Amino acid sequence: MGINAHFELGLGGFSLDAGFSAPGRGVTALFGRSGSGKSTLLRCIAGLERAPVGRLEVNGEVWQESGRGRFLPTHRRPIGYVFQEPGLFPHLSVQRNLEFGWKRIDRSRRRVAMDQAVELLGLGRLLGRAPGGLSGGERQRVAIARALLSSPELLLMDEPLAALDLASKAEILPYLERLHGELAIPVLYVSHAPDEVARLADHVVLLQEGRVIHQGGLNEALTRLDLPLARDPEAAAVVEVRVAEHDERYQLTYLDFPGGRFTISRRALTPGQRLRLRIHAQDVSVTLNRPGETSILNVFPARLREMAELNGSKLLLRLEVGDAILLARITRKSADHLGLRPGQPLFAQTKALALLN
Ligand SMILES: Nc1ncnc2c1ncn2[C@@H]1O[C@H](COP(=O)(O)OP(=O)(O)OP(=O)(O)O)[C@@H](O)[C@H]1O
Repeated sequence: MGINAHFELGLGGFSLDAGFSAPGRGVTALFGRSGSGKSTLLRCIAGLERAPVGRLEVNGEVWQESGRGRFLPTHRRPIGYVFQEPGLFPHLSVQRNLEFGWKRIDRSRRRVAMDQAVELLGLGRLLGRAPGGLSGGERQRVAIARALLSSPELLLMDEPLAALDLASKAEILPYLERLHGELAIPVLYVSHAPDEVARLADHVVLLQEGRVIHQGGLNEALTRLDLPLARDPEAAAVVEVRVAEHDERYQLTYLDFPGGRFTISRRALTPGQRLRLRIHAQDVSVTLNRPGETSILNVFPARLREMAELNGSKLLLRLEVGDAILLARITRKSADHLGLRPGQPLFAQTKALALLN
């Protein structure tokens, strides 16, 4: 099961030759710079672009196979498509917009109920409104609910947050996370924003100039030193943690992961809850011995897996902390001073971390 895709297509001066496999559930990010071919690949998957050479299999069904002349037209592919612009019908209420695709789906094929979509995207109070009066974030939530109500076997999202301001993005991200947790529909999510990928993706397909340069789990894609994400100025690793307990005296919360326990300021989190932490490479430093007198609470035994030069003055370290991987950006001078070598045991200290959900 899952998604297996391969397309070869020329568009003017651009050529796409991209193949990938993605799991049949969760969010797979198609990530790359502007012009790397993400939207073109998504359009091929939707059947909006007919690649001369192409094969697409979704959960065991072949939607396209150029060698056999098989090409399921877009309207026969069970997909939901969410674009940057919501594209709602302006003369219809939110409720009518939602019903549009839903009514055309045979009752026996409906996988998402109207109430469920309304609840998941928090649309209860908006149903009677016209799209024109909604905020950008609200309109996009309606568009996502509408896509879900077409009962897709695959949800395609092409930079759904790109046209929104920061506040609307922040408002909509929790809804996207809920979809992820509560629906079994696989999502292909096009983005060039590393923070969205860190927050939402389970699996990442990296595109560069129309080619897939890497595919795999989220943290590997974020932390492999030979891949562009780790070399980005905003590079960060993601660590999955579980809320352990609160310390009422010092107003702290403890988060466990297989490499130890993070301490953060007290947050309204429930013990047992699972979440992601994002830790920027620039916020991690290393010491050879466990630091004695320090105000930094988050210090972990680590092992240096790999190091790579970033530029004349900076190095990037890939650190193994239990089962987790962290990145650290340090000066070449510090690395020489510490005599760092791959395989070496160290201590990693993190100055700052961000909760992602
Ligand atoms: N119909 C077309 N004719 C000619 N060139 C095209 C056509 N559509 C896309 N291209 C080119 O193909 C390349 C890939 O475009 P695509 O939109 O897939 O990239 P992208 O990674 O999604 O970029 P962005 O993040 O900016 O949307 C670009 O160089 C684009 O100019």
